[in-house]
Amino acid sequence: MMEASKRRGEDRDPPKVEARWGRRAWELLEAVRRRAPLVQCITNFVSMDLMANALLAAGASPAMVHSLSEIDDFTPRADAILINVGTLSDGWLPSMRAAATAATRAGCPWVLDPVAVSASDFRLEACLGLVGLRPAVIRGNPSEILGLSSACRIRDSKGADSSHESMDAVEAAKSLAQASGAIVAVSGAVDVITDGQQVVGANNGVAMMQKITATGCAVTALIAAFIAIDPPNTLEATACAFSIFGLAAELGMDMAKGPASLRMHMIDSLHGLDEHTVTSRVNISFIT
Ligand SMILES: Nc1ncnc2c1ncn2[C@@H]1O[C@H](COP(=O)(O)OP(=O)(O)O)[C@@H](O)[C@H]1O
Ligand SMILES: Cc1ncsc1CCOP(=O)(O)O
Ligand SMILES: [Mg+2]
Repeated sequence: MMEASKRRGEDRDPPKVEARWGRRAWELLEAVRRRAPLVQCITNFVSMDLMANALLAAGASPAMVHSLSEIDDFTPRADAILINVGTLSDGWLPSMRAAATAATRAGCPWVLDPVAVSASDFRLEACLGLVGLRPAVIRGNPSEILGLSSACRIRDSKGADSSHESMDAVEAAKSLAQASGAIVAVSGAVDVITDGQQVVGANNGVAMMQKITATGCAVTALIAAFIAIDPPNTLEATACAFSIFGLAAELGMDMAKGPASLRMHMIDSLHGLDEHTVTSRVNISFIT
């Protein structure tokens, strides 16, 4: 017969769960540093610098390759692809579609960042088309995930920034995950990651990250690097990437005077993360 404590759910041991996530995050970060996964980034002009530097600081190898003429040669050689529609144009959309198709064909995981998806019909249609090309992960802020999930425009959207909290988007994220087959990740004070059934929360980070442009873009690229290491465990790798990035920001915040210096200290801290800090401070837990 089941013990009384187990029936009440008292068999759960929260500290052990935390420790498991910290160790997993460290294993993945170490593997990124050792294997330096090549991450092809088709991203917006605003984010290129921070994204490439964040990937380098984590130990990955960034390549901002977006010409349609290079996709056939380059994309199959990458370990993961990042597609971000932040400065979408008619000229770049065919490259995004071709890279997503080539990645899926080569069994290479790719991640979609649907920046400001509800800003225009062009963007929404483009993102819906990309979702159909089987991303492994879709990462957006709450407004973006709400917009993409319902596939109808949110009129109060403020462009690339969110006007919602991540916890408001949990059900939308679950339904988008079920519809697309992707892991869906919503950034915020709690980063919410779901496969449509399980929901995990990553709790590291500081609010000032929202005052640095392209932190969302950068964490999406870091997710690409992490899932390249362990594609079968994409949900876990996504949560760990969020917490590693958030932890770097927490450490950076101890030295920062404002957003500009946080940006610098965050990159330094990401580069210098050690085993003790990661295993003791990564804060991830199951929400459901
Ligand atoms: N209130 C917050 N507290 C802590 N970290 C946050 C907060 N809001 C956002 N973040 C972090 O900032 C980064 C960017 O998230 P967000 O601002 O939601 O994305 P975007 O830049 O795409 O709008 C993520 O790593 C997220 O975890
Ligand atoms: C401001 C801006 N405009 C087009 S892309 C972009 C950067 C968005 O970065 P993030 O989504 O990480 O805030
Ligand atoms: Mg964004």
